[in-house]
Amino acid sequence: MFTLPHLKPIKSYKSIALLTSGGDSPGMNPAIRGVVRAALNSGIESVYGIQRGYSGLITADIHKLTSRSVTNIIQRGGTMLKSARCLEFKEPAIRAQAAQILRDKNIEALIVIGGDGSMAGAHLLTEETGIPVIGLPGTIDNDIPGSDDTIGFDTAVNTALDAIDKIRDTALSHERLFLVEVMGRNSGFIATQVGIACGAELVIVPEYAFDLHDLCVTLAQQRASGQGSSGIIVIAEGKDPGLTSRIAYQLEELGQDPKICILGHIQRGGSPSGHDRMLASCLGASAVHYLLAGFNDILVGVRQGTIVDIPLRKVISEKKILDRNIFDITTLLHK
Ligand SMILES: Nc1ncnc2c1ncn2[C@@H]1O[C@H](COP(=O)(O)OP(=O)(O)O)[C@@H](O)[C@H]1O
Ligand SMILES: O=P(O)(O)OC[C@H]1O[C@](O)(COP(=O)(O)O)[C@@H](O)[C@@H]1O
Ligand SMILES: [Mg+2]
Repeated sequence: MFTLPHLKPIKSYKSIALLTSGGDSPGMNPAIRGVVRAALNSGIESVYGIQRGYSGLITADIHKLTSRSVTNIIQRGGTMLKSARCLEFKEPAIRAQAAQILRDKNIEALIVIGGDGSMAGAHLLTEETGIPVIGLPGTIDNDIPGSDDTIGFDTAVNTALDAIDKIRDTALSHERLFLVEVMGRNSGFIATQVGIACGAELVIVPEYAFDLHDLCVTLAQQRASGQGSSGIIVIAEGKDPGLTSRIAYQLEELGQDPKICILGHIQRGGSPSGHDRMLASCLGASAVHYLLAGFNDILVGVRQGTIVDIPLRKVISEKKILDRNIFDITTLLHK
């Protein structure tokens, strides 16, 4: 359960729009539902859905949503508004064009559901054009500074765990070592949480450096001495696409026979967990409440169970730190 802030409505908006941007995440749909229903039930006359993130904004692919438009989506993965990565939005002239499209349609404010990149776009849009924006953290990566949680993280972790529990069965039967790659190009939050919760022997994340050779030698020695009849190594994909294969290759050189399993985009799909539906619904409704209370240029996130606002400037200028003590729990518990 979350604690919601008490916000007094001091502004009135006739018309707002929302979009989902960046990598989709399970829970974006309930967040859309939360925004649309809260807005229409709080006196905002029109809510527009923008298709394909910032791409649909700059091509004016914008359509009116009603309360019925968001029926039966709370349990669905993906995003009914579709998502995209739109590189043109990094250009100031394109953002000015986007703002003009919103003005032409009399849309007075924008709610952006996405990850850290999407928040950078949202911040620049309001800073340069004055269009009020509110951001919601929608990413499986959980890498938004200032918010303990993001919409989709819990579901992605549980999807990976479900797969790894199955891998563990066959790993035990054959006394094999598995290298399981999870998502997270720049961050190891998924890998760490998944690694701890599946009882992994080792977790590898982009945040903490390691020596590939030493690591493989230790692993091979442990297995040669009969430690562990099965093994699960959880590896965050990181920036280097070949990392998991390189670890496998080194282990093979040391006489091991590791199997690779890349979970990939499976983690981005599926029905959002109860936790993510609750988080998304509360954040969606709160985004509207913050907007009506006169806030702008903020991300609505969650800290210690309380819905909070974080300035977008802060969100985009900081990096969320993966706590070393949490990361070390894996090593501490596997023996
Ligand atoms: N620095 C930036 N300036 C303006 N727009 C940006 C910036 N970074 C990202 N965006 C916009 O946000 C989109 C999503 O960002 P991305 O990093 O791919 O995903 P996420 O928001 O999930 O982290 C980009 O495709 C682009 O349209
Ligand atoms: O599907 P794509 O575009 O290859 O992106 C993969 C990346 O997207 C994510 O799933 C989510 O990242 P974002 O939320 O920043 O978009 C990362 O974990 C992964 O590295
Ligand atoms: Mg991101």
